[in-house]
Amino acid sequence: MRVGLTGGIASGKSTVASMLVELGAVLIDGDALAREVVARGTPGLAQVVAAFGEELLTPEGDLDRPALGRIVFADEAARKRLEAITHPLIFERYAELEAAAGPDDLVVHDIPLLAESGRADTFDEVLVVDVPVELQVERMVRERGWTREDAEARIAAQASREDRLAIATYVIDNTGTLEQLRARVEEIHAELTAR
Ligand SMILES: CC(C)(COP(=O)(O)OP(=O)(O)OC[C@H]1O[C@@H](n2cnc3c(N)ncnc32)[C@H](O)[C@@H]1O)[C@@H](O)C(=O)NCCC(=O)NCCS
Ligand SMILES: Nc1ncnc2c1ncn2[C@@H]1O[C@H](COP(=O)(O)OP(=O)(O)OP(=O)(O)O)[C@@H](O)[C@H]1O
Repeated sequence: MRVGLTGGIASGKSTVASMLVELGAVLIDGDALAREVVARGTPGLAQVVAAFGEELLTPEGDLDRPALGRIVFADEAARKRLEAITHPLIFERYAELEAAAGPDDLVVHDIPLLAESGRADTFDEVLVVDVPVELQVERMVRERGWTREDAEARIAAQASREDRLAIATYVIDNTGTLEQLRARVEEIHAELTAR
């Protein structure tokens, strides 16, 4: 079974993904693939540098992610240019990793931008981790040390809460405790694996 897992930034997606992995699911992590396709020395990184300039490379030859983030989350056209480079590479890697999974595996695709991608229909189930925007901002500021302004800019670049809920076949409310979250994840996992 192929399951898409999504949610806004800092909604708790990675937390849910690790709980599903503990329960035996195979995880394909979109944020990790997004890093892999622009790792040092890759053709993806060469394309990003060609589009955005050499100054986005650190002296070691890595992508300066905070610098690129400052550009693309302040300018939608720049973000679209970056996505046009990275998204095809990311979706290619998703397909390769999925092909390597076993036929009986519960394969969970953690895709931050699933609602934006228009690909929700390609999954058997879509799990949406849902929290109010204010809680996203609070977690980014308190636990990750972001400024409120940066947190809001990143959230503004994403689908709305309503757009994400519209693609959900399971909604995972993450406004409670981690224990409550785990109980909900166990419940969904039991339903998915009982089929
Ligand atoms: C601009 C970059 C270099 C900034 O890197 P940074 O280390 O600050 O963030 P990171 O990649 O860890 O992403 C953290 C979160 O930001 C959000 N985010 C990332 N890219 C985007 C985007 N294009 N649009 C909206 N939100 C995004 C997601 O919620 C993601 O989980 C990076 O986000 C990037 O390359 N983005 C384009 C690729 C992409 O769309 N990734 C999303 C997963 S498919
Ligand atoms: N129910 C909860 N109670 C308290 N803290 C939580 C809860 N769920 C998640 N968190 C914390 O909130 C932060 C964001 O969670 P997590 O990293 O899982 O989100 P994410 O959606 O994967 O984020 P990103 O979009 O950046 O990848 C983490 O520090 C996590 O420990």
